[in-house]
Amino acid sequence: MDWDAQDNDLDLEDRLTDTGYIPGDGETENPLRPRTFSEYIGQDKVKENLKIYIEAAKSRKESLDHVLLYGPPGLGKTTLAGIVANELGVDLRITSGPAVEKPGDLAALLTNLSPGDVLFIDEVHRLPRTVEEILYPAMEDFALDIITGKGQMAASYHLPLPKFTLVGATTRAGQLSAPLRDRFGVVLRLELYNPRELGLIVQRSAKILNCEIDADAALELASRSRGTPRIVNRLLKRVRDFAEVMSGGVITLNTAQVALDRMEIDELGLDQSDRNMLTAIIKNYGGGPVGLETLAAATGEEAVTLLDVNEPYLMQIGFLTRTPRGRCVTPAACAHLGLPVPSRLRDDTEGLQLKLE
Ligand SMILES: Nc1ncnc2c1ncn2[C@@H]1O[C@H](COP(=O)(O)OP(=O)(O)OP(=O)(O)O)[C@@H](O)[C@H]1O
Repeated sequence: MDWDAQDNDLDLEDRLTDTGYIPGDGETENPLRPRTFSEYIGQDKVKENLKIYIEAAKSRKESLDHVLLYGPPGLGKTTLAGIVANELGVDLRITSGPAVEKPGDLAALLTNLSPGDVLFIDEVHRLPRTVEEILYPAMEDFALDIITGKGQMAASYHLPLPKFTLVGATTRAGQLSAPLRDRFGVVLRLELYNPRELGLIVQRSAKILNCEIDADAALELASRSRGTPRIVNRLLKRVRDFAEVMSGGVITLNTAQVALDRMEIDELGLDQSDRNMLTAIIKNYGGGPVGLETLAAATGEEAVTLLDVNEPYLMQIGFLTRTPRGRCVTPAACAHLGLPVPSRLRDDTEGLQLKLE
């Protein structure tokens, strides 16, 4: 099965609306969400480029070119779309690929936009093909070509649209069809955040939540958050609960460590599902390679979760590699889990060393 073509049933629909406001982290209004570039920490290259494109579009009094944001979930794509709209001084409308089921749904969204508005489509790679086809002329010529009726009764309408900016977000840039990808003038990749940036994010969030956090505790949370702002914010809220009970509301290093250990998040930010995945590859498949579906069955996780959530971080920290034949762990992953390096992996590493010599 082609997993890239597989429906991604993460909790996206729950978080999305097509009425214009950004919900986040399960809240109707998320106070932690930055509203301006200056509040948005990290992703410096992306920010600098976007600022220039926005400035140029504003000075030409034109709408901003369509923007595609891609990268793992929770890195701030929705947030960035909100900031773009805010900096342009226009409204933001939000929807998601799976929510736009029929061409008529898209037509309703597009005809309700005001000039210059930003339409954000999350999981844009999941738009149905029939919807994608009417999106092309909408993006290129700001018009909708709609055909009604069949045979002799068929009639086609050309409906002009206000100039708008489409901001598309995806965790799978490779799964976007080429004609759709080519219609985005700006393509930006979001990277996992480093602990310093996540430390700043968690300190900002703590301030908004009126909660005191020591600098070393902030860094502890940051380094256990898999490079992801959404995770650092979630951990902050949970650790705050422990702090209220354990240390008079102040998040100290000790409270943070105790809370994170209780949540079974280790010092590198791996949770039980990461450890299960790595352990299954080591113990059941000699360190790999093993296919994604097999691994999903062995661990009881959804394959899309392994693909979108677990893998990017495990690859980034050098615990997992992807080969055409499947996933392999690295000796560093075995060392972290305190497991012996499988002989197949040892042979491969020794072979590589001999070749290098
Ligand atoms: N650069 C940042 N600075 C501060 N906070 C951030 C930043 N990026 C994201 N956040 C916080 O992380 C949370 C998740 O961000 P957001 O919902 O924008 O992620 P996302 O990439 O759009 O996720 P998905 O692709 O799954 O929709 C937000 O609530 C926001 O508070």
